[in-house]
Parts: sequence; structure tokens; C-alpha cells
Amino acid sequence: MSDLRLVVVGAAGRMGRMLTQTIPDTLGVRLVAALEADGAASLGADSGAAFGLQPTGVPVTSDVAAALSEADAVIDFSTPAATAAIATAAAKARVAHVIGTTGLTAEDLARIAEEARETVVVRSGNMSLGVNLLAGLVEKAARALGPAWDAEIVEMHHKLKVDAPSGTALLLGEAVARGRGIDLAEHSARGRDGVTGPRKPGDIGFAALRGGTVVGDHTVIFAGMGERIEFSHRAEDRGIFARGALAAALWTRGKAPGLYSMADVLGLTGA
Ligand SMILES: NC(=O)C1=CN([C@@H]2O[C@H](COP(=O)(O)OP(=O)(O)OC[C@H]3O[C@@H](n4cnc5c(N)ncnc54)[C@H](OP(=O)(O)O)[C@@H]3O)[C@@H](O)[C@H]2O)C=CC1
Ligand SMILES: O=C(O)C1=N[C@H](C(=O)O)C[C@H](O)C1
Repeated sequence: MSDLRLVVVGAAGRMGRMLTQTIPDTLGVRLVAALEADGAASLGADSGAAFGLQPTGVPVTSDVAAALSEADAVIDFSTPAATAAIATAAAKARVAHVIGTTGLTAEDLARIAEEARETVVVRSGNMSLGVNLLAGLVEKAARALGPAWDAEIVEMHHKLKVDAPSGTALLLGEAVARGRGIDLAEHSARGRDGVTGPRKPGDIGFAALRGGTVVGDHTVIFAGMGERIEFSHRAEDRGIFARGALAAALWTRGKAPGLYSMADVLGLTGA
């Protein structure tokens, strides 16, 4: 079988650079285009050498249509606005879209749902095996414990992260909500400050810390009467997200259009 032809969106970013480094070590994939925004300083430069990596022979471009015209899949860790634009272009070009971008609005998500009618989309707030396994355990715990155990989700990330709560925190919140059979949007408590009053029964709380170079720490706390259970994941290296995204891109081959998750890719649905 021929190599899967890949486009990387946000090639100059932390995840874009990690993907550029990881692709040559991954069997069955080949980089064909590296996208950055119009006006980016790196346009035209080699997408490896420009960022201190091994040369790729692939120049950085902002021409989305040309990039997608020679691709099988696009891996996208960028910004919500860029991801929404790529969703439209990938749907038109029938190119699979692996979305790691977080901070997406309800409108962005609606655009992605539309895209998934035309092409294969894998979206996850966290592409790592560890977090997706953890989400299954958290769902089971939430189901077993019930709403009497207060669920709080604490996350910490590097100081350059721009969205909160993290995509992973929301993914874990969804897991708690699924376990309890409730809608997360109706039971979220975000950013408590001032005289908040006592905790509302059944809420799922979120707290976000930012600082230094932390790759991504998440803890789900179930606080009961006189005891506490905690589920934690610590990301030590962005390679876990890049490898997950590449596994997702390979998995899209031959799949029917639709919106899939990393649980689908990893075979964890119903686990
Ligand atoms: N799901 C997961 O497993 C993970 C998700 N993420 C998420 O991925 C996203 C990116 O993270 P990270 O790499 O750390 O962020 P960075 O800010 O380092 O990278 C984002 C890159 O996208 C570029 N970009 C902006 N607009 C466009 C555009 N129109 N076309 C192409 N590229 C564009 C940015 O360029 P410029 O700087 O010039 O704006 C930047 O180079 C975030 O939402 C983050 O939360 C991160 C890690 C794992
Ligand atoms: O911005 C990051 O860095 C990360 N973003 C994702 C998130 O929002 O959860 C995944 C990971 O935690 C790193």
C-alpha cells in the first residue's frame, strides 16, 4: 500500500514541529505539505530546517487548496479559526481531517459536524492513549459512584496555552457526565470566584492552572463523605499527542465519512 500523504496545519507551532519530527519515524506516512497562516515569517522556507529540525524538502505554504489537492489526510493542531476554515476545505476536497485543536466554539463544532457528512473526521481534545483510557475509567467510576460524590477536574498547562478549561478537561468532564447520564453543559461549574455559595449538587467543577512549561496535567477528583478518589494523567512529552494523531490519520484510510473520536481509533468504545 502506498504511503498516506499528510498535510500538517500549524507547522511552526509546538505540535506542528513535533509532528514534523515524528513523521519520518512513522511507517506508512509521508509529509506532502506544511501549512501556516498568510503572512507567517516561515512561508517558503523548509518546514523542518526553518524550525531547527531535519530538513523535510517540503516548503511552508499558506495555500490550503493546493496542499489538500495532493493529500489523503490533514493533521490539524492550530487555532479554532484555522480549524474551521480547514474543515470547509477538507470537506470539499474529501480529505480526512484529524483535529487536535481545542477551544472550539459551538459554531466551529457545528461546522465540523457538517464537514463529517462529506469526509472522515477524527476529533479529540487529547490524542494520547493514556488520557483516552483514563476517560473510560472515569466514566465507569462516575457511573458506580453516582452524583453524591462531587466531581472536580483540575488541569495545569504551560503559560502559553490560550484556552481554558483544556480540551482534555472537557473530554474528562464529558466522561463523568456520560457515566451519570447527564448533559455536561447543564452541570458545569467553571471558574469559581468571590462568594459563590455552597457547591451545587451534581455539578462537575473545572479549575485551570497555567505556568512554566507543563505539557499537560489532569486530575479528576471524586470527593465523597470522608473519602476521595483521584484519577490523574501527566503528559511528559508532546510526542504522545503526535503519535496518537498519526495513528488516527492512518486509521481514517477506507473509513466512511463521519465524526469519530480517539476512542474509536484506539478501539476503546464500549470498553
Ligand atoms: N488534542 C491534543 O491531543 C492536543 C491539542 N493541542 C491543541 O492544539 C492547538 C495547537 O497547540 P500548540 O501547537 O501548542 O499551539 P501553537 O500556538 O504553538 O501552534 C499553533 C500554530 O498554528 C498556526 N496557525 C494559526 N493560524 C493558522 C492558519 N490559518 N493556518 C495554518 N496555521 C495557523 C500558528 O501560527 P501563529 O503563531 O503565527 O498564529 C501556530 O504556528 C491548541 O488548540 C492546543 O490546545 C495541543 C496538544 C495536544
Ligand atoms: O495546549 C496544549 O498544550 C494542550 N492542549 C490539549 C488540551 O487542551 O487538553 C491537550 C494537552 O493537554 C496539551
